[in-house]
Amino acid sequence: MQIAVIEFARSIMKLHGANSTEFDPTTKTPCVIFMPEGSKTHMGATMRLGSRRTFFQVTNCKSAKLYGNASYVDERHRHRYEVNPDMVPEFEKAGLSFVGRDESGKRMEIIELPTHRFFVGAQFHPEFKSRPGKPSPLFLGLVAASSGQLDHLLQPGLISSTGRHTCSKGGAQKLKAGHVMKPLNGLVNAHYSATGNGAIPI
Ligand SMILES: NC(=O)CC[C@H](N)C(=O)O
Repeated sequence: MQIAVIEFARSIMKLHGANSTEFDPTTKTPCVIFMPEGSKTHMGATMRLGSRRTFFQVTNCKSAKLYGNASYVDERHRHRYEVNPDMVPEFEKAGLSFVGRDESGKRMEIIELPTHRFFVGAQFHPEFKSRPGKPSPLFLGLVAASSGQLDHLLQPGLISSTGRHTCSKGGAQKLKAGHVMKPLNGLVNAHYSATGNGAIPI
């Protein structure tokens, strides 16, 4: 996400010197800056590490829909630098949407270009919780968009939201937000999902 923001600043906003202070500490246009997290309860010194909560700012965006219209998601982090919060209004004016933020609103978690088929970036690491047959919603969205199935995937009722229950042989089971209820063409095998999180798709 950090690199995508720099690229957007350079190419769309014509801020040609835009950079991260990680790469150029003297940049005049610091889009990404050092914002250490001094936590006494988490290991890793200045690093923002482990599970943190992302709150969706808008409901009508691809990533919120991919996460089953959840109001927040918990994903794993491993970073020190952040999108410069002072530049966010400028970015948003130019069309980049910061659809997910932390609880303070200062740390940007998910970006999207609403006009693009699938331009999505995340500060967290979706790969850490992605599993075979139970892919991270953002990766599933990328593959669905690449294979022309994103609209189909995002139609109401295909992705479960938090607390949704279904019946199976073992009785009612709670499905996690982002669980895909029905198989797509070659993208998600329902039986893999069943072994992935214990829920049997209907
Ligand atoms: N997780 C990431 O985005 C990569 C590391 C990042 N450059 C940082 O330390 O902020």
